[in-house]
Amino acid sequence: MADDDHIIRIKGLRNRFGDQTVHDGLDLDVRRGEILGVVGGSGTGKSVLMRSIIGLQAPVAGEVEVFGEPTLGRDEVETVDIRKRWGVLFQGGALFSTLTVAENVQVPLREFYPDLDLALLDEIASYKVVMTGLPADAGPKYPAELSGGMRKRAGLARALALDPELLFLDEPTAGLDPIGAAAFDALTKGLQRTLGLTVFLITHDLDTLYAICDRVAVLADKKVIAVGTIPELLATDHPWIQEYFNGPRGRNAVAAQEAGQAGSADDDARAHPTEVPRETSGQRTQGSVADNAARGAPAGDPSRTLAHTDAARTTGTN
Ligand SMILES: Nc1ncnc2c1ncn2[C@@H]1O[C@H](COP(=O)(O)OP(=O)(O)OP(=O)(O)O)[C@@H](O)[C@H]1O
Repeated sequence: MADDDHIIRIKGLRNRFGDQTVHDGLDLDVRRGEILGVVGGSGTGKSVLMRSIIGLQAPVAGEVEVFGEPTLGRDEVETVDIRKRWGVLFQGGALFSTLTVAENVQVPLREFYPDLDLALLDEIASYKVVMTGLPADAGPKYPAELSGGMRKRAGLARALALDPELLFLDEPTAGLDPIGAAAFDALTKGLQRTLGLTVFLITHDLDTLYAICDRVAVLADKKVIAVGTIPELLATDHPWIQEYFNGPRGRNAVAAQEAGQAGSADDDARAHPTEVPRETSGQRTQGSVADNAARGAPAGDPSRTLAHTDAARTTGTN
Protein backbone atom coordinates (compact mmCIF):
# COMPACT_ATOMS: atom_id res chain seq x y z
CA MET A 1 0.00 0.00 0.00
CA ALA A 2 3.06 2.27 -0.19
CA ASP A 3 2.62 5.48 -2.12
CA ASP A 4 5.17 8.26 -2.59
CA ASP A 5 2.59 10.92 -1.81
CA HIS A 6 1.71 9.40 1.54
CA ILE A 7 4.05 9.49 4.50
CA ILE A 8 1.67 7.57 6.77
CA ARG A 9 -0.94 4.99 5.74
CA ILE A 10 -3.20 3.33 8.29
CA LYS A 11 -5.69 0.59 7.46
CA GLY A 12 -8.19 -1.17 9.67
CA LEU A 13 -6.57 -0.10 12.95
CA ARG A 14 -8.09 -1.58 16.10
CA ASN A 15 -7.00 -0.67 19.63
CA ARG A 16 -8.45 -2.10 22.81
CA PHE A 17 -7.81 -1.66 26.51
CA GLY A 18 -9.56 -4.50 28.32
CA ASP A 19 -13.23 -4.23 27.40
CA GLN A 20 -12.83 -0.76 25.92
CA THR A 21 -12.44 -0.54 22.15
CA VAL A 22 -10.83 2.78 21.28
CA HIS A 23 -10.36 2.28 17.53
CA ASP A 24 -12.21 -0.14 15.29
CA GLY A 25 -11.44 -0.20 11.59
CA LEU A 26 -9.69 3.17 11.56
CA ASP A 27 -8.21 4.26 8.21
CA LEU A 28 -6.10 7.36 7.64
CA ASP A 29 -3.53 8.63 5.12
CA VAL A 30 -1.17 11.50 5.81
CA ARG A 31 0.15 13.22 2.70
CA ARG A 32 3.74 14.26 2.21
CA GLY A 33 4.34 17.89 3.17
CA GLU A 34 0.97 18.61 4.73
CA ILE A 35 0.01 19.75 8.20
CA LEU A 36 -2.77 17.36 9.14
CA GLY A 37 -4.83 18.47 12.12
CA VAL A 38 -6.33 15.61 14.14
CA VAL A 39 -9.40 16.50 16.17
CA GLY A 40 -12.05 14.65 18.14
CA GLY A 41 -13.75 14.72 21.49
CA SER A 42 -11.78 13.94 24.62
CA GLY A 43 -11.03 10.24 24.85
CA THR A 44 -11.71 9.47 21.18
CA GLY A 45 -8.20 8.11 20.88
CA LYS A 46 -6.09 10.82 19.25
CA SER A 47 -3.06 10.20 21.44
CA VAL A 48 -3.51 6.43 21.21
CA LEU A 49 -3.53 6.83 17.42
CA MET A 50 -0.28 8.78 17.53
CA ARG A 51 1.26 6.23 19.88
CA SER A 52 0.19 3.44 17.51
CA ILE A 53 1.98 5.14 14.63
CA ILE A 54 5.22 5.72 16.53
CA GLY A 55 5.30 2.25 18.07
CA LEU A 56 4.43 3.04 21.69
CA GLN A 57 1.09 1.26 21.50
CA ALA A 58 0.53 -2.21 20.05
CA PRO A 59 -2.81 -2.35 18.23
CA VAL A 60 -4.71 -5.63 18.17
CA ALA A 61 -5.31 -5.38 14.42
CA GLY A 62 -4.58 -3.25 11.39
CA GLU A 63 -1.70 -2.05 9.28
CA VAL A 64 0.48 1.01 9.73
CA GLU A 65 3.04 2.13 7.19
CA VAL A 66 5.39 5.06 7.68
CA PHE A 67 7.65 6.15 4.81
CA GLY A 68 6.29 3.16 2.89
CA GLU A 69 7.43 0.64 5.49
CA PRO A 70 5.26 -1.41 7.85
CA THR A 71 5.86 -0.59 11.50
CA LEU A 72 3.54 -2.88 13.47
CA GLY A 73 4.91 -6.05 14.98
CA ARG A 74 8.51 -4.94 14.42
CA ASP A 75 10.97 -4.31 17.21
CA GLU A 76 13.00 -1.18 17.92
CA VAL A 77 16.07 -2.43 16.09
CA GLU A 78 14.09 -3.22 12.95
CA THR A 79 12.47 0.20 12.91
CA VAL A 80 15.50 2.29 13.86
CA ASP A 81 15.89 3.78 10.37
CA ILE A 82 12.24 4.82 10.36
CA ARG A 83 12.28 6.24 13.91
CA LYS A 84 15.26 8.42 13.06
CA ARG A 85 13.15 10.18 10.48
CA TRP A 86 10.47 11.46 12.83
CA GLY A 87 10.36 13.74 15.85
CA VAL A 88 7.72 13.87 18.56
CA LEU A 89 6.48 16.64 20.82
CA PHE A 90 4.41 14.94 23.51
CA GLN A 91 1.63 16.63 25.44
CA GLY A 92 3.14 19.12 27.85
CA GLY A 93 6.61 18.83 26.35
CA ALA A 94 7.59 15.72 28.36
CA LEU A 95 11.07 17.04 29.06
CA PHE A 96 13.39 15.22 31.45
CA SER A 97 13.32 17.47 34.49
CA THR A 98 16.81 16.51 35.66
CA LEU A 99 18.39 17.44 32.32
CA THR A 100 19.00 20.94 30.96
CA VAL A 101 17.28 22.06 27.77
CA ALA A 102 20.45 21.36 25.76
CA GLU A 103 20.80 17.91 27.35
CA ASN A 104 17.15 17.17 26.56
CA VAL A 105 17.75 18.07 22.91
CA GLN A 106 20.78 15.79 22.89
CA VAL A 107 18.81 12.72 24.11
CA PRO A 108 17.73 11.51 20.65
CA LEU A 109 21.13 12.37 19.20
CA ARG A 110 22.87 10.26 21.82
CA GLU A 111 20.36 7.44 21.32
CA PHE A 112 20.75 7.20 17.56
CA TYR A 113 24.33 8.48 17.15
CA PRO A 114 26.21 7.36 20.27
CA ASP A 115 29.60 8.21 18.75
CA LEU A 116 28.96 11.93 18.28
CA ASP A 117 31.49 13.97 20.21
CA LEU A 118 30.44 16.41 22.88
CA ALA A 119 31.37 19.55 20.95
CA LEU A 120 29.13 18.53 18.06
CA LEU A 121 26.29 17.56 20.40
CA ASP A 122 26.53 21.00 22.00
CA GLU A 123 26.62 22.73 18.64
CA ILE A 124 23.56 20.89 17.32
CA ALA A 125 21.64 21.49 20.55
CA SER A 126 22.44 25.24 20.45
CA TYR A 127 21.25 25.45 16.87
CA LYS A 128 17.97 23.65 17.60
CA VAL A 129 17.33 25.82 20.66
CA VAL A 130 17.66 29.02 18.66
CA MET A 131 15.71 27.55 15.75
CA THR A 132 12.64 27.19 17.95
CA GLY A 133 12.77 30.81 19.04
CA LEU A 134 14.30 30.24 22.45
CA PRO A 135 17.01 32.64 23.57
CA ALA A 136 20.49 31.17 23.20
CA ASP A 137 20.95 31.18 26.99
CA ALA A 138 18.03 28.76 27.44
CA GLY A 139 20.32 25.78 26.71
CA PRO A 140 21.83 25.46 30.20
CA LYS A 141 18.50 26.00 31.97
CA TYR A 142 16.40 23.28 33.54
CA PRO A 143 12.75 22.82 32.49
CA ALA A 144 11.55 24.10 35.88
CA GLU A 145 13.25 27.42 35.13
CA LEU A 146 11.23 27.92 31.92
CA SER A 147 7.74 29.24 31.25
CA GLY A 148 5.15 26.86 29.79
CA GLY A 149 5.66 28.36 26.33
CA MET A 150 9.41 27.97 26.54
CA ARG A 151 9.05 24.36 27.67
CA LYS A 152 6.98 23.65 24.55
CA ARG A 153 9.69 25.19 22.42
CA ALA A 154 12.32 23.14 24.20
CA GLY A 155 10.24 20.02 23.50
CA LEU A 156 10.02 21.08 19.88
CA ALA A 157 13.80 21.62 19.75
CA ARG A 158 14.22 18.04 20.98
CA ALA A 159 11.71 16.80 18.39
CA LEU A 160 13.78 18.51 15.69
CA ALA A 161 17.11 17.17 16.96
CA LEU A 162 17.48 14.56 14.24
CA ASP A 163 16.34 16.79 11.35
CA PRO A 164 13.12 14.81 10.97
CA GLU A 165 10.94 14.69 7.86
CA LEU A 166 7.87 13.95 9.95
CA LEU A 167 6.82 15.78 13.09
CA PHE A 168 4.20 14.62 15.60
CA LEU A 169 2.76 17.35 17.81
CA ASP A 170 0.32 16.39 20.57
CA GLU A 171 -1.69 19.45 21.63
CA PRO A 172 1.22 21.87 21.22
CA THR A 173 -0.76 25.00 22.07
CA ALA A 174 -2.65 23.59 25.08
CA GLY A 175 -2.04 25.77 28.10
CA LEU A 176 -0.48 28.63 26.14
CA ASP A 177 -1.87 32.15 26.26
CA PRO A 178 -3.41 33.39 22.97
CA ILE A 179 -0.26 35.23 21.92
CA GLY A 180 2.00 32.32 22.74
CA ALA A 181 -0.35 29.93 20.93
CA ALA A 182 -0.43 32.09 17.77
CA ALA A 183 3.37 32.37 17.90
CA PHE A 184 3.70 28.61 18.22
CA ASP A 185 1.38 28.14 15.23
CA ALA A 186 3.51 30.51 13.17
CA LEU A 187 6.65 28.70 14.26
CA THR A 188 5.15 25.34 13.25
CA LYS A 189 4.10 26.69 9.86
CA GLY A 190 7.47 28.33 9.29
CA LEU A 191 9.35 25.15 10.13
CA GLN A 192 7.07 23.07 7.94
CA ARG A 193 7.72 25.36 4.97
CA THR A 194 11.41 25.83 5.55
CA LEU A 195 12.26 22.23 6.33
CA GLY A 196 9.63 20.59 4.11
CA LEU A 197 8.12 18.78 7.09
CA THR A 198 5.01 16.67 7.21
CA VAL A 199 3.17 17.43 10.46
CA PHE A 200 0.67 15.22 12.34
CA LEU A 201 -0.88 17.69 14.75
CA ILE A 202 -3.35 16.70 17.47
CA THR A 203 -5.23 19.73 18.71
CA HIS A 204 -8.41 21.08 20.28
CA ASP A 205 -7.46 24.55 19.13
CA LEU A 206 -9.76 25.79 16.38
CA ASP A 207 -7.51 28.75 15.65
CA THR A 208 -4.65 26.38 14.93
CA LEU A 209 -6.85 24.40 12.56
CA TYR A 210 -7.86 27.49 10.64
CA ALA A 211 -4.46 29.16 10.71
CA ILE A 212 -2.05 26.40 9.70
CA CYS A 213 -3.67 23.04 8.90
CA ASP A 214 -3.94 21.93 5.28
CA ARG A 215 -6.45 19.20 6.14
CA VAL A 216 -8.22 18.02 9.25
CA ALA A 217 -9.02 14.43 10.28
CA VAL A 218 -11.97 13.98 12.64
CA LEU A 219 -12.04 11.07 15.09
CA ALA A 220 -15.42 9.86 16.32
CA ASP A 221 -17.21 6.53 16.63
CA LYS A 222 -13.82 4.75 16.94
CA LYS A 223 -12.81 5.81 13.42
CA VAL A 224 -11.70 8.72 11.31
CA ILE A 225 -15.17 9.78 10.20
CA ALA A 226 -13.98 12.49 7.82
CA VAL A 227 -10.78 14.02 6.52
CA GLY A 228 -10.42 17.06 4.32
CA THR A 229 -10.07 20.81 4.24
CA ILE A 230 -12.30 22.74 6.63
CA PRO A 231 -14.70 23.75 3.82
CA GLU A 232 -14.91 20.07 2.82
CA LEU A 233 -15.67 19.09 6.40
CA LEU A 234 -18.30 21.79 6.68
CA ALA A 235 -20.04 20.30 3.67
CA THR A 236 -20.64 17.04 5.59
CA ASP A 237 -23.68 16.68 7.77
CA HIS A 238 -22.13 14.80 10.70
CA PRO A 239 -23.57 16.41 13.85
CA TRP A 240 -20.26 16.47 15.77
CA ILE A 241 -18.47 18.17 12.86
CA GLN A 242 -21.25 20.70 12.47
CA GLU A 243 -21.31 21.46 16.18
CA TYR A 244 -17.54 21.64 16.39
CA PHE A 245 -16.96 24.00 13.47
CA ASN A 246 -20.26 25.87 13.51
CA GLY A 247 -20.63 26.27 17.27
CA PRO A 248 -19.83 29.60 18.91
CA ARG A 249 -16.14 28.80 19.22
CA GLY A 250 -15.92 27.72 15.60
CA ARG A 251 -17.59 30.95 14.52
CA ASN A 252 -15.14 32.94 16.64
CA ALA A 253 -12.23 31.17 14.98
CA VAL A 254 -13.62 32.04 11.54
CA ALA A 255 -14.10 35.65 12.61
CA ALA A 256 -10.55 35.76 13.91
CA GLN A 257 -9.23 34.41 10.65
CA GLU A 258 -11.29 36.83 8.60
CA ALA A 259 -10.00 39.67 10.76
CA GLY A 260 -6.55 38.81 9.49
CA GLN A 261 -5.14 36.98 12.43
CA ALA A 262 -4.22 33.88 10.49
CA GLY A 263 -2.85 35.95 7.63
CA SER A 264 -0.61 37.87 9.97
CA ALA A 265 0.86 34.73 11.44
CA ASP A 266 1.22 33.25 8.00
CA ASP A 267 2.94 36.33 6.56
CA ASP A 268 5.33 36.42 9.47
CA ALA A 269 6.08 32.75 9.05
CA ARG A 270 6.87 33.37 5.38
CA ALA A 271 9.08 36.33 6.11
CA HIS A 272 10.93 34.73 9.00
CA PRO A 273 10.49 31.02 8.54
CA THR A 274 12.33 29.87 11.63
CA GLU A 275 11.79 32.92 13.75
CA VAL A 276 8.93 33.72 16.00
CA PRO A 277 6.92 36.62 14.62
CA ARG A 278 5.93 39.72 16.45
CA GLU A 279 2.64 38.99 18.06
CA THR A 280 -0.20 41.11 19.13
CA SER A 281 -3.48 41.00 20.84
CA GLY A 282 -6.57 43.07 20.42
CA GLN A 283 -7.64 41.81 23.80
CA ARG A 284 -4.23 42.80 25.21
CA THR A 285 -3.51 39.39 26.57
CA GLN A 286 0.21 39.54 27.09
CA GLY A 287 2.60 36.59 27.16
CA SER A 288 4.75 36.10 30.20
CA VAL A 289 7.97 38.09 30.42
CA ALA A 290 9.86 34.91 29.67
CA ASP A 291 7.69 34.15 26.64
CA ASN A 292 8.13 37.66 25.33
CA ALA A 293 11.86 37.32 25.79
CA ALA A 294 11.72 34.00 23.96
CA ARG A 295 10.06 35.76 21.05
CA GLY A 296 12.69 38.45 21.09
CA ALA A 297 10.18 41.07 22.19
CA PRO A 298 11.10 43.36 25.03
CA ALA A 299 8.69 42.75 27.90
CA GLY A 300 5.88 45.27 27.86
CA ASP A 301 6.89 46.99 24.63
CA PRO A 302 3.53 47.90 23.12
CA SER A 303 4.95 48.85 19.74
CA ARG A 304 6.02 45.23 19.29
CA THR A 305 3.10 43.56 20.92
CA LEU A 306 0.39 45.60 19.22
CA ALA A 307 1.74 45.60 15.69
CA HIS A 308 -1.02 43.24 14.56
CA THR A 309 -4.57 42.72 15.60
CA ASP A 310 -5.43 39.46 17.22
CA ALA A 311 -9.00 38.48 17.92
CA ALA A 312 -9.93 36.05 20.67
CA ARG A 313 -8.30 32.69 20.31
CA THR A 314 -10.63 29.76 20.33
CA THR A 315 -10.34 26.23 21.62
CA GLY A 316 -12.79 23.59 20.49
CA THR A 317 -15.20 21.94 22.85
CA ASN A 318 -14.81 18.28 23.66
N1 LIG B 1 -2.49 2.85 28.58
C1 LIG B 1 -3.83 2.87 28.64
N2 LIG B 1 -4.51 1.97 29.36
C2 LIG B 1 -5.86 1.97 29.41
N3 LIG B 1 -6.63 2.85 28.75
C3 LIG B 1 -5.99 3.78 27.99
C4 LIG B 1 -4.58 3.85 27.91
N4 LIG B 1 -4.25 4.86 27.08
C5 LIG B 1 -5.41 5.42 26.70
N5 LIG B 1 -6.46 4.77 27.24
C6 LIG B 1 -7.86 5.10 27.02
O1 LIG B 1 -8.06 5.23 25.63
C7 LIG B 1 -8.99 6.26 25.37
C8 LIG B 1 -8.39 7.25 24.39
O2 LIG B 1 -7.32 7.94 25.03
P1 LIG B 1 -6.52 9.11 24.31
O3 LIG B 1 -5.54 9.60 25.30
O4 LIG B 1 -5.99 8.62 23.02
O5 LIG B 1 -7.66 10.15 24.05
P2 LIG B 1 -7.55 11.57 23.34
O6 LIG B 1 -8.49 11.59 22.21
O7 LIG B 1 -6.12 11.89 23.05
O8 LIG B 1 -8.11 12.49 24.52
P3 LIG B 1 -7.76 14.00 24.97
O9 LIG B 1 -8.28 14.87 23.89
O10 LIG B 1 -8.52 14.16 26.24
O11 LIG B 1 -6.26 14.08 25.16
C9 LIG B 1 -9.34 6.89 26.72
O12 LIG B 1 -10.58 6.36 27.15
C10 LIG B 1 -8.23 6.44 27.61
O13 LIG B 1 -8.65 6.31 28.93
